[in-house]
Amino acid sequence: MTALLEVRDLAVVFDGFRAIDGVDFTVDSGELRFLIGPNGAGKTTLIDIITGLTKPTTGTVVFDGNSLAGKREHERVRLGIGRTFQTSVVFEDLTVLENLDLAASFRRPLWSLLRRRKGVIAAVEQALETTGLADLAPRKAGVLSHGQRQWLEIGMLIAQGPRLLLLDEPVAGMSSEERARTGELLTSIAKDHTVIVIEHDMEFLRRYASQVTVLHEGKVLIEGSVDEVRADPRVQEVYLGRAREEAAHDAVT
Ligand SMILES: Nc1ncnc2c1ncn2[C@@H]1O[C@H](COP(=O)(O)OP(=O)(O)OP(=O)(O)O)[C@@H](O)[C@H]1O
Repeated sequence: MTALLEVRDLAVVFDGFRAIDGVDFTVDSGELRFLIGPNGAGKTTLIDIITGLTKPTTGTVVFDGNSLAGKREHERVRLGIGRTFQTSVVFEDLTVLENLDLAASFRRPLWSLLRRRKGVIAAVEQALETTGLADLAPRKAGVLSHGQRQWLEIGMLIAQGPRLLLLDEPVAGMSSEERARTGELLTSIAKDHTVIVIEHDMEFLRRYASQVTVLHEGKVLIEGSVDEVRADPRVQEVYLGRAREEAAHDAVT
C-alpha cells in the first residue's frame, strides 16, 4: 500500500500550550484508521490541521504526494479531503436529496450548476445508495432521527467525491442498532475510500477497527491492532488513570 497522508514532526502551540507535540502519522490508501485518546489528547486538533482549519506551528502534511502547506480549507476539499464535524451541518428545511445535491455541487464546475438538470446526478445517487437513505430522499432533513442525520452527513461527504474522509465521533449519541449500521457503513465506505475516524467507544473499535492510533497529550502513544492497543499497559494507564481522576473528582463534588 502507498501512503495517502503523511504527517511529519507536527506541532501546534496554543498560547504556549503544545496541543500537538511532535506527531508523525501515516495513513495508507484504502485504510480505515481509528484515532483514539482521552479528552484533550489532540485528536480534533490533528484533524483540524489536516483539513486546514488550524495552522501547524511546525511540521508538514503531505496528501497524495503534495504538500498542503499554504492550502486553504476549500482547496483541500477540492483535492479530496472531506470531514464531518461534531456539530451538524445539514440544512433542516431542505430534503435529504437537496442536501446531498448541494454538497455534490461543491466540486462541480460553475457552468454545470447553471445548466438545468434532469434527474439525480451520479454522485448523489451513489451517496443515497451507500448510506441506505434512498427511501428518505424526499423527506426534510429536519425530521430525520439522530442516526439518519449522521448518515446524511456522511452521504454529503461522499457526494463530494473525497479520497480521504475524516469523521469526528460518528456514533456519538447513537443507539446500539444505529452504531452497528454505522460500523457497516464505515466498512463499506472504506472499500473505495481512505477513512480516519475519531472514536472513543472501545466496543465499537473492537468490532470495526483494524488499525488504531492512540494520541495522548499531543503525542502518538502507540499504533497497532485493536488487541495490541488494548493490551498495552500505557494505554490502560491513560484510560484507567483518567477514570480514577474522574471518580476522585466525583467523590469530592
Ligand atoms: N484554539 C485553541 N486554543 C487554545 N487551546 C486549544 C484550542 N484548540 C484546542 N485546544 C486545546 O488543545 C488540547 C487538545 O484539544 P483537542 O480538541 O484536539 O482534543 P481531543 O483529543 O479532540 O479531545 P476531545 O476528545 O475532548 O474532543 C486541549 O487541551 C484543548 O483545550
